[in-house]
Amino acid sequence: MLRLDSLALAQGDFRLTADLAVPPGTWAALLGPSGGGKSTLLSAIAGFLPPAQGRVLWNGQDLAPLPPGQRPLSILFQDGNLFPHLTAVQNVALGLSPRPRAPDRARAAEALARVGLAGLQDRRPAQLSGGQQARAALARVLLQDRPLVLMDEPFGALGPALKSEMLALARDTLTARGATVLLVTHDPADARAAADSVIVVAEGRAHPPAPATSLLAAPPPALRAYLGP
Ligand SMILES: Nc1ncnc2c1ncn2[C@@H]1O[C@H](COP(=O)(O)OP(=O)(O)OP(=O)(O)O)[C@@H](O)[C@H]1O
Repeated sequence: MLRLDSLALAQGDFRLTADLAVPPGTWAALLGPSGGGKSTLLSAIAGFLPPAQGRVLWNGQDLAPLPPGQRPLSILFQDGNLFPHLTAVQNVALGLSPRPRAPDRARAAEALARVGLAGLQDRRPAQLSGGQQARAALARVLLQDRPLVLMDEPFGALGPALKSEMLALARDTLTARGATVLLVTHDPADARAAADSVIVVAEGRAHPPAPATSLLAAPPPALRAYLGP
């Protein structure tokens, strides 16, 4: 289970506190105004931003001593997930090893097939559509098989139909393996479609997760101001 224990983050003049836990195997959407601190929170969990106070715990273990690469998590961003000079299969195989060998590449090819990219493994990102690139990045996350997945607007660059298709694919595949997922999104529809709970990040605080359906049906003031009428 992910637990943020009396966490306080500082980035320049910006301050954010969080004291919450995310139930294992569930999806929590991070919703809140631009500049509210959603990405900052993910950075701290991923290990790129050391906390000013408090702890990030995974299954009771303080992650502070672990550098980002050794944390039990995968990260998926909106873009920049793939190295442009490497083929799809090489990019995905990097999820297994910084120097992938033939067996790693074989597993990467299988992961690409699982996300519907069989036959495109030798293309570079520039030769793939945006949706295909998103699939390749998701294949790498699946292959890494880490128990915690952090997603920062992962499919934001895609059109609405493709976005919901990718979200459903991610939801099905990651939920099947019991991963806990934090999903930063600006779209309440994403939270409704994919998340069990919502963490409102606003006014300097990441609030404890609340059930997505009831929270979005009756948003608290901090979220209502952001969502609009
Ligand atoms: N490297 C940095 N140095 C100083 N301040 C920063 C830095 N990175 C972000 N900030 C500030 O921290 C605050 C939170 O930013 P953050 O990117 O976490 O918000 P966000 O909720 O993810 O926003 P968005 O929805 O627009 O992506 C902002 O006020 C931002 O200007």
